Amino acid sequence: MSEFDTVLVVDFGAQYAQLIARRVRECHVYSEIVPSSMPVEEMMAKNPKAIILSGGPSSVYADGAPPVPHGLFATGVPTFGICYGFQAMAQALGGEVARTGVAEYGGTALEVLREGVIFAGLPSAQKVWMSHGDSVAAAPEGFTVTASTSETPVAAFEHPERGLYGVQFHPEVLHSEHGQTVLRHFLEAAGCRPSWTMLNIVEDSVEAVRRQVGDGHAICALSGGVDSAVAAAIVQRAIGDRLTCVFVDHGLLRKGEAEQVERDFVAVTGVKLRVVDAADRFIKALEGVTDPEEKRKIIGREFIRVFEDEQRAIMADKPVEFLVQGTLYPDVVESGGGTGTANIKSHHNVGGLPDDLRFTLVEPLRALFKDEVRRAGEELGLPAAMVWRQPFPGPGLGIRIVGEVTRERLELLREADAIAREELSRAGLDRQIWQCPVVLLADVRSVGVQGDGRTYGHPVVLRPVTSEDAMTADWAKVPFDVLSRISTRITNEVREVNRVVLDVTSKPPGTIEWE
Ligand SMILES: Nc1ncnc2c1ncn2[C@@H]1O[C@H](COP(=O)(O)OP(=O)(O)OP(=O)(O)O)[C@@H](O)[C@H]1O
Ligand SMILES: O=c1[nH]c(=O)c2[nH+]cn([C@@H]3O[C@H](COP(=O)(O)O)[C@@H](O)[C@H]3O)c2[nH]1
Ligand SMILES: NC(=O)CC[C@H](N)C(=O)O
Ligand SMILES: [Mg+2]
Repeated sequence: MSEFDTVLVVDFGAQYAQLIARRVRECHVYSEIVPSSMPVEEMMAKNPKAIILSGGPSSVYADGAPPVPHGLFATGVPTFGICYGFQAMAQALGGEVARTGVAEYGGTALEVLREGVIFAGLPSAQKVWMSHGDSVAAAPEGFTVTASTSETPVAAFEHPERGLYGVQFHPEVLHSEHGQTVLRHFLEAAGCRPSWTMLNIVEDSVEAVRRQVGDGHAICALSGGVDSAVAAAIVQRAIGDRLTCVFVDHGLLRKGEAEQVERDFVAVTGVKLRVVDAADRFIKALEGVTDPEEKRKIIGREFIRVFEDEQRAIMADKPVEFLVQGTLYPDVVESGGGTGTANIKSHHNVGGLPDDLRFTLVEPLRALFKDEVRRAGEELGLPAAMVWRQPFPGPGLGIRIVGEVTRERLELLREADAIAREELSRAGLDRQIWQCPVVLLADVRSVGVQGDGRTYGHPVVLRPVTSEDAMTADWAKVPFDVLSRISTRITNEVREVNRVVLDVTSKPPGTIEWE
């Protein structure tokens, strides 16, 4: 059996369920998210050492509210409820949940009444982060109430003999002062060993890929980005030269990108790489399209069609069945792939996949965040330049032209983007900035004066952001002199662009890319 324990986070539609899983992994215990609709037998097949019930938007007593999976408490697996999960546990075990008319949102003072297991050694007054309108009015029989707030008499309870615990607040949020310790206390009480590291995930993924692919062959969709580089390295370890990487030049790439991937990636990894020039078919398919979701779906579909052609070219006699992608958790949630989570945008590799996909997907990084993938890349010995490369979206410049995508517009944007990247690198900002999309507002024109003459050109937007994991982001405070150099060069060197503007929006409310 595996040398590390697994904690399942049962997702009731929480926006930040992934944060819980991540905090558990920070305690060196492996964690992954499962939908609350998953049957308990399927959960047990993953052999969880502990279970965490997430928050969620519903009220437990409302029609259609997602219930605690049937039979969960009977398994005897230690379980921790958070917010909705806490309320759902209370209700399922005979306690009482009601709308008390008082809501708590944001920082709240918590009073610990009894340390018990969860608050052992922690101060009796602590700041926690709350977000609820319903409350547990009465704890189930046999449970001890361990904390309260001025508005919520039952803010935490536990039944250590049954291995059941819950809190109304959100320990996964950094604003909860002792949240990480609270989670760790639960994991310790559940007997989870703090033995998991990024190295385990690499080794475990290699093993899982070996099992999944058997003696089959796989194609890896390789972009030169860190996610697909790490995915390819894992699959290469698992199946060796039965892996062929395919890099698609869809005509939506940045300046010099295709050449760089071809040169650097093969040099470092020695994998078999095929480069496909598919610019014509992508640009043709995008003709006349302005809607961002439509663009994403078209690009997702064309990617798959190219891989299908490659599949036939690689092995005419026996089809390649597996497609490796560097999909990460944020790609999945934003595409609406969490339980009850909204579709923000269809990432080409998840929500943009065509319905008639004939490949079996191999996605070893699907549960992880970018910073975790970077650590895995370091464990695999990939060079720093590859591990720390800034992200670039698969749909490329296609979702950075607001309006129709044409060859001429792509050419303009490529030039502007190259200038921005060059100046940011020269200023030594590559590591501080998560990425800096440059967006061409192709359907907007503004008046300028250049060389004493009137111009009527297009603006480009600079969107430099800082982020930890792309789920949230802030606009980067790039020094004015750097911005000013970028602006001067773009307006001087790129014809048709007569204005450069700076995007000063965080995420939320804005997303990083404009489309
Ligand atoms: N030009 C491309 N050719 C082949 N596959 C691609 C291409 N662009 C993206 N992909 C596939 O889509 C996946 C998702 O793209 P994404 O940009 O999120 O990841 P990445 O490029 O590997 O890393 P990064 O986020 O650092 O850019 C990639 O991991 C890769 O499998
Ligand atoms: O491979 C990708 N396929 C996509 O369809 C896609 N859309 C956004 N991104 C990248 O994801 C991160 C979050 O972007 P947003 O804030 O715009 O959603 C940022 O790093 C974006 O560059 C994508 N990557
Ligand atoms: N954040 C949550 O889990 C909220 C739970 C429930 N919807 C409430 O308002 O009390
Ligand atoms: Mg990329």
